Amino acid sequence: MRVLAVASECFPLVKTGGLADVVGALPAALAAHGVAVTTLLPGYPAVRAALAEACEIGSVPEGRLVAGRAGALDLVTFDAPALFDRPGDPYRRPDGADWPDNALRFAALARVAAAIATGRTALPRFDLLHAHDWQAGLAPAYLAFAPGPRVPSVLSVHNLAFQGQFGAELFPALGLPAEAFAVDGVEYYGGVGFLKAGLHYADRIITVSPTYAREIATPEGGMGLDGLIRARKDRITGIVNGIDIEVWSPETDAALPRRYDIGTLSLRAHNRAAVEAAFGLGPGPGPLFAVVSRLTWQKGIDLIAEALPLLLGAGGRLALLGTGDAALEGAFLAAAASHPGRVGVRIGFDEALSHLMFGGADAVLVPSRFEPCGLTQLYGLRYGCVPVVSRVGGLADTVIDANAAALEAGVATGIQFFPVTASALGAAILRAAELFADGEAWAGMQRAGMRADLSWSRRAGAYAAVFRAACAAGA
Ligand SMILES: Nc1ncnc2c1ncn2[C@@H]1O[C@H](COP(=O)(O)OP(=O)(O)O[C@H]2O[C@H](CO)[C@@H](O)[C@H](O)[C@H]2O)[C@@H](O)[C@H]1O
Repeated sequence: MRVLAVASECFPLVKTGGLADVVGALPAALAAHGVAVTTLLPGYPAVRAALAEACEIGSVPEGRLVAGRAGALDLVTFDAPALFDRPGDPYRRPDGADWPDNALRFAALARVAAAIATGRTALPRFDLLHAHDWQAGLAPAYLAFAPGPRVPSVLSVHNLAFQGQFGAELFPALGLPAEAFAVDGVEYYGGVGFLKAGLHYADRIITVSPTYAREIATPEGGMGLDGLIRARKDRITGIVNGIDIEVWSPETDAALPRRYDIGTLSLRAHNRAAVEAAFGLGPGPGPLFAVVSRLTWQKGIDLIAEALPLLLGAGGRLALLGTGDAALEGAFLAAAASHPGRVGVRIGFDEALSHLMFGGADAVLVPSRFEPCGLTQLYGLRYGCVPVVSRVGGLADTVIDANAAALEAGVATGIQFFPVTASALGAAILRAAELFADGEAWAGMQRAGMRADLSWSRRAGAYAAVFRAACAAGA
């Protein structure tokens, strides 16, 4: 089966979050299940620079479509300099504000995706289009109105909070027929909803964990889309994300001063010392907690600030790497200034430092208010960096809480808490500190986490099954 994936980011070429990791890792895993993926990306400068064996396959008014390869990835780039040749990250100007024409940029990407999928370029028609998140959300709508035999589509929802909602005045510029501006179409609360369009027109929908699939079908978790999600319930599948175990492996990770495996956990102490040096931390009796995250309300970062006195009181230390809300950045910089040697903060995005943190910190804090899947707890599991997580979404599905029965059976891999409040997080941090003090219990959790199967291989099989179901339904 030939699949055209379309997304706004893809590791290692361009990454602002977990979406990139998934888009970058899935193609190799799907190949083992008989699915050949070509990925369409915007022609950002970094993507164009990475493209090898480039060959033009078509053109549109906005620019050219160029096929090629980057490492193991089969790519098509949409070289439209006026839309994508810009400084800053994929969505924002260097000053942090969204580009004002994001709707037009990603509508163009989706339109081009439909053209490629339906065989209107030099590439043969694809069997299926796989759209990721709101930036690709209009692609299933364009396919629904494309001439010729229908190409089925699957929409992956990585985060329902980002919906791509724009005013009705955008609609004429989209080039969709007038009938598409309807409740049974792209219309959303009087405007145009990109993610809503994808949810409506896609043949199948994937969310990145089963618990998140259930949560978004409720008014509390549905962010205004729960009615549509309930209506399409039989078309939605929750598949927990995997991780790229070639990129994320403590045995081979070049970012670690000392590599280790499940039998040599004591070597992590060297990496812990490197984390302490990087964050200006002194030694301490309790666990070294790491945070690697966007600094936003979703991620519950404010709760960590509130629970900080308790964390420090338990002998813990904190190393935080992140970027996001200015108020949260400021709060943590202030905390680092007030607690030198106990709290270290790096504001920014640093892939190598994140690897070092998982390889050296004792625990990773993920107190998200909602979390479609979450990858940092998976990286923590893989590296023996015990995850302390809220019991929501994919965090609930991937971490086994250290309750008495799970500890006794040797299957506990981390600590879960609920409700998502600072006091419940504080209690979880205290439990972590107690378990840490009992070296054997802690090492047992580290080993159980490192034994977990986090690879994409089995999960890619579930994706392939959804793709086949979409093709069968579309036939
Ligand atoms: N400052 C920094 N420096 C270096 N690396 C940093 C960083 N801040 C974050 N990262 C990295 O970015 C990625 C974040 O992925 P997550 O899955 O945790 O969340 P995100 O909300 O971006 O993804 C959304 O999509 C993914 C993929 O489906 C879902 O898992 C998730 O629940 C959903 O919200 C991880 O690889 C992390 O290590």
